[in-house]
Amino acid sequence: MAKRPISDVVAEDGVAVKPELSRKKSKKDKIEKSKKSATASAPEVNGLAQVGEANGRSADDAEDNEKLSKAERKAARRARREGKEATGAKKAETEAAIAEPRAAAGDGDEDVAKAARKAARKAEKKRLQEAATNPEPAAESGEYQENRELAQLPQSEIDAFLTKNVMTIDDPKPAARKLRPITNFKYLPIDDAQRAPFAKFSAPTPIQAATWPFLLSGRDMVGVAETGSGKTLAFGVPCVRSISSLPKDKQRGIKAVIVSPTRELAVQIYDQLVALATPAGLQVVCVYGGVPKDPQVAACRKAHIVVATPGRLNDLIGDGSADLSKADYVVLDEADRMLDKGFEEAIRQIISQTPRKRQTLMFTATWPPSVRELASTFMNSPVKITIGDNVSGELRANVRIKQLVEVVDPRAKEQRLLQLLKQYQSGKNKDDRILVFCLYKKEAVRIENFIRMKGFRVGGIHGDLSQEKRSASLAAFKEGQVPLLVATDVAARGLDIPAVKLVINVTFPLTAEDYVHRIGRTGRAGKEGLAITLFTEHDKGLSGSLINVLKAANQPVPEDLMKFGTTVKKKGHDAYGAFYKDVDSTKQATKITFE
Ligand SMILES: Nc1ncnc2c1ncn2[C@@H]1O[C@H](COP(=O)(O)OP(=O)(O)OP(=O)(O)O)[C@@H](O)[C@H]1O
Repeated sequence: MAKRPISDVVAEDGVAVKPELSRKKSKKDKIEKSKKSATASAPEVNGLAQVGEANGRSADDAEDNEKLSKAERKAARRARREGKEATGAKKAETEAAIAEPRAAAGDGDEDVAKAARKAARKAEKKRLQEAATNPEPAAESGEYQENRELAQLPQSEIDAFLTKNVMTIDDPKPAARKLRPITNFKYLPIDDAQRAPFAKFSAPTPIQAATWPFLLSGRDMVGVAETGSGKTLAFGVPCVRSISSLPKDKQRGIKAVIVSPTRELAVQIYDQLVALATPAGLQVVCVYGGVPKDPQVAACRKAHIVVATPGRLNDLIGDGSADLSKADYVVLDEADRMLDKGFEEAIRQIISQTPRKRQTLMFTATWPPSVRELASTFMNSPVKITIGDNVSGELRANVRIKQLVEVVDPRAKEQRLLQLLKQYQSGKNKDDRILVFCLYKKEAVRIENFIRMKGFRVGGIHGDLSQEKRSASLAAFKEGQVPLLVATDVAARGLDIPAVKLVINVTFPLTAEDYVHRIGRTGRAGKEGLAITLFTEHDKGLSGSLINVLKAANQPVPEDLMKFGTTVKKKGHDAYGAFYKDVDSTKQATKITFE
Protein backbone atom coordinates (compact mmCIF):
# COMPACT_ATOMS: atom_id res chain seq x y z
CA MET A 1 0.00 0.00 0.00
CA ALA A 2 1.34 3.40 -0.88
CA LYS A 3 2.25 5.82 1.87
CA ARG A 4 -1.03 7.29 3.01
CA PRO A 5 -1.46 10.89 4.02
CA ILE A 6 -3.16 11.48 7.33
CA SER A 7 -5.94 13.19 5.40
CA ASP A 8 -7.01 9.76 4.15
CA VAL A 9 -7.49 8.52 7.63
CA VAL A 10 -10.82 8.75 9.34
CA ALA A 11 -12.52 7.24 12.35
CA GLU A 12 -12.55 5.90 15.78
CA ASP A 13 -9.39 7.26 17.32
CA GLY A 14 -9.23 8.77 20.73
CA VAL A 15 -12.54 7.26 21.60
CA ALA A 16 -12.64 3.81 23.03
CA VAL A 17 -14.14 1.46 20.50
CA LYS A 18 -17.32 0.03 21.83
CA PRO A 19 -17.37 -3.54 20.56
CA GLU A 20 -21.14 -3.60 20.25
CA LEU A 21 -21.07 -0.56 17.98
CA SER A 22 -18.29 -1.65 15.70
CA ARG A 23 -19.26 -5.26 15.50
CA LYS A 24 -20.51 -6.65 12.22
CA LYS A 25 -23.66 -8.66 12.76
CA SER A 26 -23.66 -12.12 11.17
CA LYS A 27 -20.17 -13.59 11.27
CA LYS A 28 -18.94 -11.55 14.21
CA ASP A 29 -21.88 -12.54 16.34
CA LYS A 30 -20.98 -16.16 15.71
CA ILE A 31 -17.45 -15.48 16.88
CA GLU A 32 -18.89 -13.75 19.92
CA LYS A 33 -21.19 -16.68 20.71
CA SER A 34 -18.42 -19.23 20.53
CA LYS A 35 -16.32 -16.99 22.79
CA LYS A 36 -19.09 -16.75 25.34
CA SER A 37 -19.39 -20.51 25.57
CA ALA A 38 -15.63 -20.72 25.88
CA THR A 39 -15.72 -18.14 28.67
CA ALA A 40 -17.92 -20.37 30.73
CA SER A 41 -15.24 -23.03 30.77
CA ALA A 42 -12.23 -20.72 30.76
CA PRO A 43 -10.11 -20.19 33.85
CA GLU A 44 -10.78 -17.01 35.76
CA VAL A 45 -8.15 -14.39 36.39
CA ASN A 46 -9.13 -11.85 39.03
CA GLY A 47 -12.76 -12.59 38.41
CA LEU A 48 -12.45 -12.07 34.68
CA ALA A 49 -12.56 -15.12 32.44
CA GLN A 50 -9.80 -15.31 29.87
CA VAL A 51 -11.43 -15.51 26.49
CA GLY A 52 -9.68 -16.86 23.43
CA GLU A 53 -6.36 -17.05 25.17
CA ALA A 54 -7.62 -19.86 27.36
CA ASN A 55 -9.48 -21.67 24.60
CA GLY A 56 -8.23 -25.16 23.96
CA ARG A 57 -5.05 -24.50 25.83
CA SER A 58 -4.75 -27.62 27.90
CA ALA A 59 -4.56 -29.95 24.90
CA ASP A 60 -1.52 -28.24 23.49
CA ASP A 61 0.13 -27.14 26.69
CA ALA A 62 1.90 -30.41 27.43
CA GLU A 63 3.38 -30.44 23.94
CA ASP A 64 4.39 -26.84 24.27
CA ASN A 65 6.02 -27.30 27.64
CA GLU A 66 7.85 -30.28 26.24
CA LYS A 67 9.15 -28.16 23.35
CA LEU A 68 9.99 -25.35 25.70
CA SER A 69 11.93 -27.52 28.09
CA LYS A 70 13.76 -29.13 25.13
CA ALA A 71 14.69 -25.67 23.93
CA GLU A 72 15.72 -24.67 27.42
CA ARG A 73 17.82 -27.82 27.84
CA LYS A 74 19.45 -27.08 24.49
CA ALA A 75 20.15 -23.48 25.56
CA ALA A 76 21.60 -24.70 28.87
CA ARG A 77 23.83 -27.24 27.04
CA ARG A 78 25.02 -24.51 24.72
CA ALA A 79 25.68 -22.19 27.66
CA ARG A 80 27.71 -24.94 29.38
CA ARG A 81 29.69 -25.57 26.19
CA GLU A 82 30.35 -21.85 25.74
CA GLY A 83 31.30 -21.64 29.38
CA LYS A 84 33.80 -24.50 28.98
CA GLU A 85 35.29 -22.92 25.88
CA ALA A 86 35.54 -19.59 27.61
CA THR A 87 37.20 -21.24 30.60
CA GLY A 88 39.67 -22.96 28.28
CA ALA A 89 40.53 -19.72 26.55
CA LYS A 90 40.77 -17.91 29.84
CA LYS A 91 43.06 -20.60 31.23
CA ALA A 92 45.40 -20.26 28.30
CA GLU A 93 45.32 -16.48 28.60
CA THR A 94 46.00 -16.72 32.31
CA GLU A 95 48.92 -19.05 31.71
CA ALA A 96 50.32 -16.57 29.23
CA ALA A 97 49.68 -13.67 31.56
CA ILE A 98 51.40 -15.42 34.42
CA ALA A 99 54.33 -16.59 32.35
CA GLU A 100 54.94 -13.28 30.56
CA PRO A 101 55.83 -11.10 33.53
CA ARG A 102 58.06 -13.80 34.88
CA ALA A 103 59.93 -13.90 31.60
CA ALA A 104 59.92 -10.14 31.30
CA ALA A 105 61.29 -9.84 34.80
CA GLY A 106 64.40 -11.39 33.31
CA ASP A 107 64.82 -14.13 35.85
CA GLY A 108 67.01 -15.70 33.23
CA ASP A 109 65.00 -18.82 33.12
CA GLU A 110 64.84 -19.91 29.47
CA ASP A 111 62.11 -22.42 30.38
CA VAL A 112 59.89 -19.68 31.70
CA ALA A 113 60.26 -17.62 28.53
CA LYS A 114 59.47 -20.70 26.47
CA ALA A 115 56.39 -21.39 28.58
CA ALA A 116 55.23 -17.82 28.09
CA ARG A 117 55.55 -18.04 24.32
CA LYS A 118 53.79 -21.39 24.30
CA ALA A 119 50.92 -20.12 26.47
CA ALA A 120 50.56 -17.01 24.30
CA ARG A 121 50.42 -19.14 21.15
CA LYS A 122 47.85 -21.39 22.81
CA ALA A 123 45.67 -18.44 23.80
CA GLU A 124 45.84 -16.95 20.31
CA LYS A 125 45.00 -20.34 18.73
CA LYS A 126 42.00 -20.70 21.04
CA ARG A 127 40.75 -17.23 20.14
CA LEU A 128 41.06 -17.95 16.41
CA GLN A 129 39.27 -21.27 16.86
CA GLU A 130 36.46 -19.54 18.67
CA ALA A 131 36.15 -16.91 15.98
CA ALA A 132 35.99 -19.62 13.31
CA THR A 133 33.31 -21.64 15.09
CA ASN A 134 31.32 -18.56 16.01
CA PRO A 135 30.92 -16.66 12.74
CA GLU A 136 28.87 -13.47 12.45
CA PRO A 137 25.20 -14.38 12.63
CA ALA A 138 23.83 -15.28 9.25
CA ALA A 139 21.04 -12.88 8.26
CA GLU A 140 18.80 -15.80 7.41
CA SER A 141 19.24 -17.50 10.77
CA GLY A 142 16.35 -16.54 13.02
CA GLU A 143 18.25 -17.26 16.19
CA TYR A 144 19.84 -14.23 17.81
CA GLN A 145 23.58 -14.41 18.10
CA GLU A 146 25.39 -11.58 19.72
CA ASN A 147 27.66 -9.68 17.37
CA ARG A 148 31.26 -10.75 17.93
CA GLU A 149 32.55 -7.21 18.38
CA LEU A 150 29.84 -6.52 20.95
CA ALA A 151 30.69 -9.76 22.76
CA GLN A 152 34.32 -8.72 22.97
CA LEU A 153 33.68 -5.29 24.51
CA PRO A 154 35.09 -5.05 28.01
CA GLN A 155 32.41 -5.70 30.63
CA SER A 156 33.27 -2.34 32.22
CA GLU A 157 32.03 -0.58 29.07
CA ILE A 158 28.73 -2.46 29.19
CA ASP A 159 28.35 -1.79 32.92
CA ALA A 160 29.00 1.92 32.37
CA PHE A 161 26.27 2.04 29.71
CA LEU A 162 23.76 0.22 31.93
CA THR A 163 24.52 2.42 34.90
CA LYS A 164 24.42 5.68 32.96
CA ASN A 165 20.98 4.92 31.59
CA VAL A 166 19.52 3.40 34.77
CA MET A 167 17.95 0.28 33.31
CA THR A 168 15.85 -2.21 35.22
CA ILE A 169 15.46 -5.64 33.71
CA ASP A 170 12.95 -7.99 35.35
CA ASP A 171 13.35 -11.40 33.81
CA PRO A 172 11.19 -14.21 35.19
CA LYS A 173 13.22 -16.80 33.24
CA PRO A 174 16.67 -17.82 34.44
CA ALA A 175 19.01 -16.49 31.79
CA ALA A 176 21.15 -19.07 29.98
CA ARG A 177 23.48 -16.19 29.23
CA LYS A 178 23.45 -12.47 29.84
CA LEU A 179 22.37 -10.46 26.86
CA ARG A 180 24.38 -7.33 26.25
CA PRO A 181 22.58 -4.14 25.20
CA ILE A 182 23.01 -3.32 21.52
CA THR A 183 24.84 -0.05 22.04
CA ASN A 184 25.62 0.58 18.39
CA PHE A 185 23.56 0.09 15.24
CA LYS A 186 26.42 -1.91 13.72
CA TYR A 187 25.80 -4.67 16.28
CA LEU A 188 22.31 -5.32 14.91
CA PRO A 189 22.10 -8.61 13.02
CA ILE A 190 20.74 -6.99 9.85
CA ASP A 191 22.29 -6.08 6.53
CA ASP A 192 23.50 -2.61 5.58
CA ALA A 193 20.44 -1.74 3.49
CA GLN A 194 18.23 -2.42 6.50
CA ARG A 195 20.52 -0.27 8.63
CA ALA A 196 20.12 2.75 6.32
CA PRO A 197 17.17 4.30 8.20
CA PHE A 198 19.45 4.80 11.23
CA ALA A 199 21.98 6.93 9.32
CA LYS A 200 20.48 10.09 10.84
CA PHE A 201 20.95 8.82 14.41
CA SER A 202 24.24 8.57 16.27
CA ALA A 203 23.35 5.60 18.51
CA PRO A 204 20.39 3.52 19.67
CA THR A 205 18.38 5.08 22.48
CA PRO A 206 18.50 3.24 25.84
CA ILE A 207 15.13 1.54 25.32
CA GLN A 208 16.25 0.36 21.88
CA ALA A 209 19.65 -0.86 23.12
CA ALA A 210 18.14 -2.73 26.08
CA THR A 211 15.12 -4.30 24.39
CA TRP A 212 16.60 -5.40 21.06
CA PRO A 213 18.61 -8.41 22.32
CA PHE A 214 15.59 -9.80 24.17
CA LEU A 215 13.19 -9.13 21.33
CA LEU A 216 15.57 -10.61 18.77
CA SER A 217 15.72 -13.67 21.03
CA GLY A 218 11.96 -14.05 20.72
CA ARG A 219 10.96 -12.96 24.21
CA ASP A 220 7.65 -11.40 25.25
CA MET A 221 8.15 -7.96 26.73
CA VAL A 222 6.79 -4.97 28.54
CA GLY A 223 8.91 -1.95 27.62
CA VAL A 224 8.47 1.21 29.67
CA ALA A 225 10.38 4.34 28.75
CA GLU A 226 9.72 8.06 28.74
CA THR A 227 7.78 9.81 26.01
CA GLY A 228 9.78 10.48 22.86
CA SER A 229 12.49 7.92 23.63
CA GLY A 230 12.27 5.92 20.40
CA LYS A 231 9.97 3.06 21.39
CA THR A 232 8.62 2.71 17.85
CA LEU A 233 11.98 1.54 16.51
CA ALA A 234 12.47 -0.54 19.64
CA PHE A 235 9.65 -2.83 18.53
CA GLY A 236 9.90 -2.03 14.79
CA VAL A 237 13.41 -3.33 14.14
CA PRO A 238 12.89 -6.81 15.66
CA CYS A 239 9.49 -6.94 13.95
CA VAL A 240 11.04 -6.64 10.50
CA ARG A 241 13.95 -8.92 11.39
CA SER A 242 11.61 -11.62 12.74
CA ILE A 243 10.06 -11.86 9.27
CA SER A 244 13.05 -11.17 7.04
CA SER A 245 15.08 -13.90 8.77
CA LEU A 246 12.53 -16.53 7.72
CA PRO A 247 12.95 -18.54 4.52
CA LYS A 248 11.07 -16.81 1.67
CA ASP A 249 8.24 -19.39 1.54
CA LYS A 250 7.57 -18.86 5.25
CA GLN A 251 7.29 -15.08 4.87
CA ARG A 252 3.90 -15.19 3.17
CA GLY A 253 0.81 -13.83 4.92
CA ILE A 254 0.36 -11.36 7.75
CA LYS A 255 3.23 -12.16 10.11
CA ALA A 256 3.03 -9.20 12.47
CA VAL A 257 0.34 -6.92 13.83
CA ILE A 258 0.83 -3.62 15.62
CA VAL A 259 -2.16 -2.04 17.31
CA SER A 260 -2.42 1.64 18.22
CA PRO A 261 -5.19 3.62 19.95
CA THR A 262 -5.49 6.43 17.40
CA ARG A 263 -5.44 6.53 13.64
CA GLU A 264 -2.92 9.37 13.47
CA LEU A 265 -0.54 7.33 15.60
CA ALA A 266 -1.19 4.25 13.46
CA VAL A 267 -0.22 6.23 10.35
CA GLN A 268 2.91 7.52 12.08
CA ILE A 269 3.97 4.00 13.09
CA TYR A 270 3.16 2.79 9.58
CA ASP A 271 5.51 5.42 8.09
CA GLN A 272 8.36 4.29 10.34
CA LEU A 273 7.70 0.62 9.62
CA VAL A 274 7.67 1.23 5.86
CA ALA A 275 11.16 2.74 6.12
CA LEU A 276 12.39 -0.36 7.94
CA ALA A 277 10.48 -2.99 5.98
CA THR A 278 11.02 -1.78 2.41
CA PRO A 279 14.78 -2.55 2.30
CA ALA A 280 13.89 -6.04 3.55
CA GLY A 281 11.39 -6.48 0.71
CA LEU A 282 8.40 -6.58 3.09
CA GLN A 283 5.00 -4.91 2.71
CA VAL A 284 3.21 -2.95 5.40
CA VAL A 285 -0.46 -1.95 5.46
CA CYS A 286 -2.19 0.59 7.71
CA VAL A 287 -5.83 -0.13 8.52
CA TYR A 288 -8.17 2.27 10.27
CA GLY A 289 -11.81 3.14 10.18
CA GLY A 290 -13.79 5.76 8.30
CA VAL A 291 -12.22 5.24 4.88
CA PRO A 292 -13.25 2.70 2.22
CA LYS A 293 -12.31 -0.82 3.16
CA ASP A 294 -11.55 -2.17 -0.30
CA PRO A 295 -8.04 -0.76 -0.72
CA GLN A 296 -7.18 -2.00 2.76
CA VAL A 297 -8.62 -5.43 2.01
CA ALA A 298 -6.51 -5.65 -1.16
CA ALA A 299 -3.40 -4.45 0.68
CA CYS A 300 -3.96 -6.98 3.47
CA ARG A 301 -3.63 -9.80 0.93
CA LYS A 302 -0.05 -8.81 0.16
CA ALA A 303 0.99 -7.43 3.55
CA HIS A 304 3.49 -8.95 5.95
CA ILE A 305 2.92 -6.35 8.66
CA VAL A 306 -0.39 -4.75 9.64
CA VAL A 307 -0.50 -1.52 11.64
CA ALA A 308 -4.05 -0.94 12.83
CA THR A 309 -6.56 0.70 15.07
CA PRO A 310 -8.64 -1.98 16.82
CA GLY A 311 -12.11 -1.25 15.41
CA ARG A 312 -11.32 -1.54 11.71
CA LEU A 313 -8.97 -4.45 12.25
CA ASN A 314 -11.74 -6.41 13.96
CA ASP A 315 -14.02 -5.48 11.08
CA LEU A 316 -11.56 -6.91 8.58
CA ILE A 317 -11.06 -10.01 10.71
CA GLY A 318 -14.83 -10.44 11.00
CA ASP A 319 -15.45 -10.37 7.25
CA GLY A 320 -12.49 -12.63 6.56
CA SER A 321 -10.28 -9.97 4.96
CA ALA A 322 -7.50 -10.03 7.53
CA ASP A 323 -6.13 -13.42 8.46
CA LEU A 324 -4.02 -13.18 11.60
CA SER A 325 -3.51 -16.92 12.00
CA LYS A 326 0.20 -16.51 11.14
CA ALA A 327 0.72 -13.19 12.94
CA ASP A 328 3.07 -14.38 15.64
CA TYR A 329 4.56 -10.93 16.41
CA VAL A 330 1.99 -8.81 18.21
CA VAL A 331 2.60 -5.30 19.54
CA LEU A 332 0.32 -3.14 21.62
CA ASP A 333 1.69 0.39 21.42
CA GLU A 334 0.47 2.73 24.17
CA ALA A 335 -0.32 -0.56 25.87
CA ASP A 336 -1.96 0.83 29.02
CA ARG A 337 -4.43 2.70 26.83
CA MET A 338 -5.09 -0.38 24.74
CA LEU A 339 -5.93 -2.42 27.84
CA ASP A 340 -8.05 0.30 29.40
CA LYS A 341 -11.67 1.25 28.90
CA GLY A 342 -13.56 -0.04 25.87
CA PHE A 343 -10.45 -1.17 24.00
CA GLU A 344 -9.93 -4.24 26.14
CA GLU A 345 -12.55 -6.44 24.46
CA ALA A 346 -11.43 -5.39 20.98
CA ILE A 347 -7.86 -6.32 21.91
CA ARG A 348 -8.99 -9.71 23.20
CA GLN A 349 -10.73 -10.35 19.90
CA ILE A 350 -7.64 -9.43 17.91
CA ILE A 351 -5.25 -11.46 20.04
CA SER A 352 -7.55 -14.47 20.00
CA GLN A 353 -7.04 -14.61 16.21
CA THR A 354 -3.25 -14.80 16.46
CA PRO A 355 -1.28 -18.02 17.01
CA ARG A 356 -1.01 -19.16 20.59
CA LYS A 357 2.73 -19.45 20.11
CA ARG A 358 3.54 -15.87 19.41
CA GLN A 359 5.72 -13.03 20.65
CA THR A 360 3.64 -10.40 22.42
CA LEU A 361 5.02 -6.95 23.22
CA MET A 362 3.62 -4.01 25.09
CA PHE A 363 5.25 -0.59 24.96
CA THR A 364 4.31 2.57 26.83
CA ALA A 365 5.58 5.53 28.83
CA THR A 366 3.08 4.90 31.64
CA TRP A 367 2.32 1.51 33.16
CA PRO A 368 -0.30 1.86 35.89
CA PRO A 369 -0.79 -1.13 38.25
CA SER A 370 -4.44 -1.32 37.14
CA VAL A 371 -3.51 -2.91 33.79
CA ARG A 372 -0.47 -4.98 34.71
CA GLU A 373 -2.21 -8.19 35.58
CA LEU A 374 -4.54 -8.06 32.63
CA ALA A 375 -1.49 -7.53 30.41
CA SER A 376 0.21 -10.62 31.81
CA THR A 377 -2.71 -12.79 30.67
CA PHE A 378 -1.70 -12.08 27.07
CA MET A 379 1.98 -12.82 27.54
CA ASN A 380 4.32 -15.67 28.33
CA SER A 381 6.93 -14.88 31.03
CA PRO A 382 7.55 -11.38 29.69
CA VAL A 383 10.79 -9.56 30.38
CA LYS A 384 10.03 -6.14 31.77
CA ILE A 385 12.48 -3.42 30.84
CA THR A 386 12.16 -0.02 32.44
CA ILE A 387 14.40 2.88 31.56
CA GLY A 388 14.89 5.52 34.21
CA ASP A 389 15.03 5.73 37.95
CA ASN A 390 11.69 4.05 38.36
CA VAL A 391 12.10 0.57 39.78
CA SER A 392 8.52 0.15 41.02
CA GLY A 393 7.10 1.48 37.77
CA GLU A 394 5.61 4.66 39.23
CA LEU A 395 4.28 7.33 36.97
CA ARG A 396 7.16 9.38 35.59
CA ALA A 397 7.36 12.31 33.21
CA ASN A 398 10.28 12.97 30.91
CA VAL A 399 12.79 14.81 33.12
CA ARG A 400 13.93 17.13 30.33
CA ILE A 401 10.50 18.78 30.30
CA LYS A 402 10.26 21.81 32.57
CA GLN A 403 6.83 21.63 34.20
CA LEU A 404 5.15 24.77 35.51
CA VAL A 405 1.78 24.54 37.25
CA GLU A 406 -0.32 27.62 37.95
CA VAL A 407 -3.35 27.40 40.18
CA VAL A 408 -5.93 29.79 38.71
CA ASP A 409 -9.55 30.80 39.04
CA PRO A 410 -11.52 28.83 36.41
CA ARG A 411 -12.90 32.11 35.01
CA ALA A 412 -9.42 33.52 34.51
CA LYS A 413 -8.12 30.71 32.29
CA GLU A 414 -8.67 32.34 28.90
CA GLN A 415 -6.99 35.60 29.85
CA ARG A 416 -4.04 33.74 31.31
CA LEU A 417 -3.79 31.64 28.15
CA LEU A 418 -3.71 34.82 26.10
CA GLN A 419 -0.91 36.26 28.23
CA LEU A 420 1.10 33.07 27.83
CA LEU A 421 0.68 33.01 24.06
CA LYS A 422 1.78 36.64 23.82
CA GLN A 423 4.77 35.87 26.01
CA TYR A 424 5.91 32.72 24.21
CA GLN A 425 4.99 33.58 20.65
CA SER A 426 6.37 37.02 20.11
CA GLY A 427 9.33 38.60 18.32
CA LYS A 428 11.80 36.04 17.07
CA ASN A 429 9.71 33.31 18.70
CA LYS A 430 6.53 34.14 16.78
CA ASP A 431 6.71 30.88 14.82
CA ASP A 432 7.47 28.64 17.80
CA ARG A 433 5.15 25.66 17.89
CA ILE A 434 2.71 25.61 20.82
CA LEU A 435 0.24 22.81 21.51
CA VAL A 436 -2.79 23.73 23.63
CA PHE A 437 -4.74 20.91 25.27
CA CYS A 438 -8.40 21.09 26.29
CA LEU A 439 -10.49 18.37 27.86
CA TYR A 440 -13.74 18.66 25.93
CA LYS A 441 -14.40 19.01 22.22
CA LYS A 442 -16.71 22.03 22.74
CA GLU A 443 -14.08 23.64 24.91
CA ALA A 444 -11.47 23.09 22.20
CA VAL A 445 -13.73 24.82 19.64
CA ARG A 446 -14.28 27.76 21.98
CA ILE A 447 -10.59 28.15 22.80
CA GLU A 448 -9.56 27.85 19.16
CA ASN A 449 -12.03 30.58 18.14
CA PHE A 450 -10.96 32.77 21.02
CA ILE A 451 -7.30 32.48 20.03
CA ARG A 452 -8.06 33.14 16.39
CA MET A 453 -10.11 36.23 17.28
CA LYS A 454 -7.07 37.57 19.09
CA GLY A 455 -5.09 37.41 15.88
CA PHE A 456 -3.10 34.18 16.23
CA ARG A 457 -2.67 31.60 13.46
CA VAL A 458 -4.28 28.49 14.92
CA GLY A 459 -5.65 25.08 13.93
CA GLY A 460 -7.67 22.49 15.80
CA ILE A 461 -7.82 18.72 16.19
CA HIS A 462 -10.65 16.97 17.96
CA GLY A 463 -13.37 14.42 17.30
CA ASP A 464 -16.07 16.87 16.17
CA LEU A 465 -14.06 18.05 13.18
CA SER A 466 -14.27 16.40 9.81
CA GLN A 467 -11.31 14.20 9.11
CA GLU A 468 -10.25 16.43 6.30
CA LYS A 469 -10.08 19.49 8.54
CA ARG A 470 -8.44 17.54 11.29
CA SER A 471 -5.73 16.17 9.06
CA ALA A 472 -5.19 19.55 7.44
CA SER A 473 -4.73 21.18 10.87
CA LEU A 474 -2.23 18.54 11.98
CA ALA A 475 -0.29 18.71 8.71
CA ALA A 476 -0.19 22.55 8.82
CA PHE A 477 1.09 22.42 12.40
CA LYS A 478 3.69 19.74 11.61
CA GLU A 479 4.96 21.63 8.59
CA GLY A 480 5.11 24.92 10.48
CA GLN A 481 2.46 26.85 8.48
CA VAL A 482 0.31 27.25 11.60
CA PRO A 483 2.29 27.53 14.82
CA LEU A 484 -0.60 26.90 17.21
CA LEU A 485 -2.74 23.80 17.57
CA VAL A 486 -5.66 23.37 19.98
CA ALA A 487 -6.31 19.69 20.67
CA THR A 488 -8.22 17.29 22.85
CA ASP A 489 -6.61 14.12 24.19
CA VAL A 490 -6.89 12.62 20.74
CA ALA A 491 -3.43 14.15 20.22
CA ALA A 492 -2.08 13.28 23.67
CA ARG A 493 -0.40 9.98 22.89
CA GLY A 494 2.41 9.01 20.62
CA LEU A 495 2.28 11.87 18.10
CA ASP A 496 5.78 12.87 17.15
CA ILE A 497 5.49 16.48 16.01
CA PRO A 498 8.84 18.12 15.41
CA ALA A 499 10.01 20.85 17.77
CA VAL A 500 6.94 21.56 19.89
CA LYS A 501 8.37 24.27 22.15
CA LEU A 502 5.53 24.50 24.64
CA VAL A 503 2.53 22.47 25.75
CA ILE A 504 -0.21 24.40 27.56
CA ASN A 505 -2.87 22.50 29.47
CA VAL A 506 -5.88 24.80 29.58
CA THR A 507 -7.86 22.09 31.37
CA PHE A 508 -6.27 19.22 33.26
CA PRO A 509 -6.90 15.76 31.73
CA LEU A 510 -8.89 13.02 33.42
CA THR A 511 -5.83 11.09 34.60
CA ALA A 512 -2.25 11.88 35.58
CA GLU A 513 -1.13 9.35 32.93
CA ASP A 514 -2.78 11.48 30.25
CA TYR A 515 -0.98 14.50 31.70
CA VAL A 516 2.38 12.72 31.28
CA HIS A 517 1.54 11.82 27.67
CA ARG A 518 0.24 15.31 26.83
CA ILE A 519 3.35 17.08 28.06
CA GLY A 520 5.41 14.40 26.31
CA ARG A 521 4.61 16.03 22.96
CA THR A 522 7.49 18.37 23.80
CA GLY A 523 11.04 17.49 24.85
CA ARG A 524 11.31 14.56 22.45
CA ALA A 525 14.35 12.64 21.23
CA GLY A 526 16.69 14.11 23.84
CA LYS A 527 15.54 17.73 23.45
CA GLU A 528 14.36 20.10 26.20
CA GLY A 529 10.70 21.08 26.53
CA LEU A 530 8.33 23.26 28.52
CA ALA A 531 4.83 22.52 29.80
CA ILE A 532 2.53 25.00 31.54
CA THR A 533 -0.60 23.73 33.24
CA LEU A 534 -3.53 25.83 34.43
CA PHE A 535 -4.93 23.98 37.43
CA THR A 536 -8.23 24.91 39.07
CA GLU A 537 -10.24 23.74 42.04
CA HIS A 538 -12.26 21.56 39.64
CA ASP A 539 -9.16 19.41 39.16
CA LYS A 540 -8.31 19.04 42.83
CA GLY A 541 -9.02 15.28 42.84
CA LEU A 542 -5.84 14.86 40.80
CA SER A 543 -3.61 17.22 42.79
CA GLY A 544 -1.93 14.35 44.68
CA SER A 545 -0.98 12.46 41.50
CA LEU A 546 0.24 15.64 39.85
CA ILE A 547 2.35 16.56 42.89
CA ASN A 548 3.98 13.11 42.75
CA VAL A 549 4.78 13.52 39.06
CA LEU A 550 6.27 16.97 39.70
CA LYS A 551 8.34 15.79 42.66
CA ALA A 552 9.66 12.73 40.84
CA ALA A 553 10.92 14.98 38.06
CA ASN A 554 12.39 17.54 40.51
CA GLN A 555 9.95 20.21 39.42
CA PRO A 556 8.61 23.01 41.61
CA VAL A 557 5.35 22.28 43.44
CA PRO A 558 3.37 25.49 44.00
CA GLU A 559 2.02 26.07 47.51
CA ASP A 560 -1.47 26.62 46.07
CA LEU A 561 -1.38 23.15 44.60
CA MET A 562 -0.33 21.58 47.90
CA LYS A 563 -3.43 23.11 49.48
CA PHE A 564 -5.64 20.85 47.36
CA GLY A 565 -4.14 17.85 49.09
CA THR A 566 -1.51 15.26 48.40
CA THR A 567 -3.66 12.14 48.56
CA VAL A 568 -3.51 9.91 45.53
CA LYS A 569 -6.73 8.17 44.66
CA LYS A 570 -6.17 4.59 43.66
CA LYS A 571 -7.23 4.06 40.10
CA GLY A 572 -9.34 0.98 39.56
CA HIS A 573 -9.42 -0.89 36.29
CA ASP A 574 -12.59 -0.18 34.34
CA ALA A 575 -13.46 -3.88 34.31
CA TYR A 576 -12.02 -4.92 37.66
CA GLY A 577 -13.34 -1.78 39.37
CA ALA A 578 -12.10 -0.18 42.54
CA PHE A 579 -11.56 -3.58 44.15
CA TYR A 580 -8.81 -4.35 41.71
CA LYS A 581 -6.02 -6.09 43.60
CA ASP A 582 -2.55 -5.08 42.59
CA VAL A 583 -0.53 -8.26 42.28
CA ASP A 584 3.16 -8.07 41.75
CA SER A 585 3.44 -10.25 38.68
CA THR A 586 7.21 -9.89 38.70
CA LYS A 587 7.62 -11.34 42.18
CA GLN A 588 9.53 -14.38 40.94
CA ALA A 589 11.57 -12.40 38.50
CA THR A 590 15.28 -11.86 38.58
CA LYS A 591 15.44 -8.13 38.96
CA ILE A 592 18.62 -6.40 37.94
CA THR A 593 18.81 -2.66 38.37
CA PHE A 594 21.81 -0.84 37.02
CA GLU A 595 22.31 2.54 38.61
N1 LIG B 1 18.28 6.18 18.10
C1 LIG B 1 17.70 7.35 17.96
N2 LIG B 1 18.41 8.50 18.09
C2 LIG B 1 17.80 9.71 17.97
N3 LIG B 1 16.47 9.88 17.70
C3 LIG B 1 15.73 8.76 17.57
C4 LIG B 1 16.29 7.45 17.70
N4 LIG B 1 15.30 6.55 17.52
C5 LIG B 1 14.17 7.25 17.29
N5 LIG B 1 14.42 8.58 17.30
C6 LIG B 1 13.47 9.69 17.09
O1 LIG B 1 12.87 10.00 18.34
C7 LIG B 1 11.56 10.52 18.14
C8 LIG B 1 10.60 9.86 19.11
O2 LIG B 1 10.46 8.50 18.77
P1 LIG B 1 9.10 7.71 19.05
O3 LIG B 1 7.96 8.45 18.46
O4 LIG B 1 9.33 6.30 18.65
O5 LIG B 1 9.03 7.86 20.65
P2 LIG B 1 8.11 7.10 21.70
O6 LIG B 1 9.02 6.64 22.77
O7 LIG B 1 7.29 6.07 21.01
O8 LIG B 1 7.21 8.30 22.24
P3 LIG B 1 5.73 8.26 22.90
O9 LIG B 1 5.88 7.64 24.25
O10 LIG B 1 5.35 9.70 22.99
O11 LIG B 1 4.85 7.46 21.99
C9 LIG B 1 11.22 10.28 16.68
O12 LIG B 1 11.32 11.50 15.99
C10 LIG B 1 12.28 9.32 16.21
O13 LIG B 1 12.60 9.48 14.85
